[in-house]
Amino acid sequence: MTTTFPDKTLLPDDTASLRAAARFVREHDSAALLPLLLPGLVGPDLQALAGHCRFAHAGLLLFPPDADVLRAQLAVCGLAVDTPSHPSVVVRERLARRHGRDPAELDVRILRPQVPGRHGERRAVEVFALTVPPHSGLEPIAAHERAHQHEAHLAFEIEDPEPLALRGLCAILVRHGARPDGGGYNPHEDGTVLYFTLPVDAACDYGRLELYARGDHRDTLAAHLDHPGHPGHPGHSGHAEDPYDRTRRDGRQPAETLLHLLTGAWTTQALAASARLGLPDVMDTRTAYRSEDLARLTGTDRRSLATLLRYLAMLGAVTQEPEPEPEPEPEPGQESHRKQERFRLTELGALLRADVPGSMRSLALMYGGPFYRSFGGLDHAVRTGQPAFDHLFGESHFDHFARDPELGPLFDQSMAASSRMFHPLPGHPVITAAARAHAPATVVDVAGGNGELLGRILTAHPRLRGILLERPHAVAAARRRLDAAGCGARCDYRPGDFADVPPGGDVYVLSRVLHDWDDDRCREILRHCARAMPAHADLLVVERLLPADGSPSLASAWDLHMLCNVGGRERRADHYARLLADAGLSLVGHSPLPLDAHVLHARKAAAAAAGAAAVPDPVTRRS
Ligand SMILES: C[S@@+](CC[C@H](N)C(=O)[O-])C[C@H]1O[C@@H](n2cnc3c(N)ncnc32)[C@H](O)[C@@H]1O
Repeated sequence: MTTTFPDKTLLPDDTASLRAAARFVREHDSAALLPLLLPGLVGPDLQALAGHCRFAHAGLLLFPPDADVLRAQLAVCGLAVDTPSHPSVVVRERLARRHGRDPAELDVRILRPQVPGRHGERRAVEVFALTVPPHSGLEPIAAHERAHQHEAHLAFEIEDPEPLALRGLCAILVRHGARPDGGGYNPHEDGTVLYFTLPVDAACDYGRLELYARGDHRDTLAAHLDHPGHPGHPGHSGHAEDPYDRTRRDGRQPAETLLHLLTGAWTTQALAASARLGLPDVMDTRTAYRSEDLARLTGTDRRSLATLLRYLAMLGAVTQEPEPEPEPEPEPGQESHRKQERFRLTELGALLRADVPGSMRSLALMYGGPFYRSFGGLDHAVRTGQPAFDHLFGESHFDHFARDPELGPLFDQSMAASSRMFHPLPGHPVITAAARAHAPATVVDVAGGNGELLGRILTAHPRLRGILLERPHAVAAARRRLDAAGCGARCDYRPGDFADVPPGGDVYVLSRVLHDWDDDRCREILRHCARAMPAHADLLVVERLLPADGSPSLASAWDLHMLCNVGGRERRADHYARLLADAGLSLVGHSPLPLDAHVLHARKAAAAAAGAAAVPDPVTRRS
């Protein structure tokens, strides 16, 4: 194809770059890409960036002689453009400045052909095209830009560009070695662009990163352009005096990062202690309270509570409001309010209240309580392969919680606190097919906990019936949950053990059960299910999957939690496939759920082999 291009010496390079950009966009995910761009990015900083920034496009600059050749180049790379190109002012001016040209000489167009990600994510390649007609005198610009790739960049769109969050994300990038490098507000798109130069040890060929935030964020933009690391800043020098380079050279950055990580236990305890003290319950997101009033309401020491509140402000659970204007000197014997700080609960902190939908208070009490204690024995778990919890408490956490009238219900509530992962499940094709079946179908939730998931499924599908199998002590809570949801009359309860999985159901569910056990016990549980399942039945397994490529995932954190506290483990999809196969079941596919969870769809091996899998998996079919 390249032989049809007029300038054969230059065009194949551009086409190769274009192809590489499209491949890059297709193959990379936000969470996996960020640590490549910012080596050393881990923990809460990685989570914050990955949680807010969506990998949106890879950008590059091309040099076609005219619009027809550009179209041909895009077509060769399989890129379709269905919107007309429009002029790019920012890149044109940058090129003019860099090469000492009059901007009017340069025709730079911008196009954004769509390139969906591996899982259909909305993405694009952003193509800037500087028209370089033969003998135009612009060839040296093209040669220089090809060699240096100044405009090649990766762009992340901020999903929810709230000003404070935007500044926080910029600060994280800078902390991890990215250097502010220009930006602008585009009134035509009503969007703010912030550019950063990536650190030299970034593990990718792109040297720049773009943050794109919808809306007008000129305050943040001003701070960004005025940042001492910015090339245009008076304090900036491109070599030894650059503050970020100095930080990197003397090793302060890894030490600061490590310090931050080492204090992780303080974070857990600050949040758990505030929940135990009922602090979020006496606050709200609209009112700023004086620490003295909060101390009175929680029965705590004012000075100490203020210390805790300031730390919680660092974590984003509360905000610290400006101190009020100085008041007149107090009368003798009266305490001054001059130094009284005021604190307001944030939306994040409000999740620690007991009375809010989706409350995570119980999770805070579990992770800051018994599980916190057993994490102190992590080295024992790693040394012996046995759970630290059992070593410390003398019994498994299931047995320990079952005997404790407070911890048992607290554990059930804490499981429900991350039930956001269940949100898409009532719409899973297996469930909707069962709901549409001619005869009313039955969903069997094996070890269904407090009935949260079954309640959601039955509420969404009034024709479905349910059976919940649980250990006897947990059944009462499940009954209350399903009664409260108004679907108790369509549900039966089986107090019992995994060996008691009831036969004759249409859909079987094993949610967050297999990760509690070692492989042998998993095979046993799956065999109980397989034995009970009629030939046509489907099995849905909800678990976090360890990524096959080692990319960061909450599954890695919970893998450690399982090792330390439960004696189970998180697994990769292929590991589950093998366990299922050992029990005579076949993994049909899996699809993602919120909070890094997945739902795996399995059938009896014979049924799957006979092609009886009438219900497709929504994302990944394995066969
Ligand atoms: C991690 S919880 C998951 C609960 C629920 N499926 C969910 O996703 O929220 C594991 C459940 O397994 C139950 N379980 C533990 N041992 C069991 C056994 N031998 N037979 C039946 N259920 C058991 C526990 O009571 C607990 O509710």
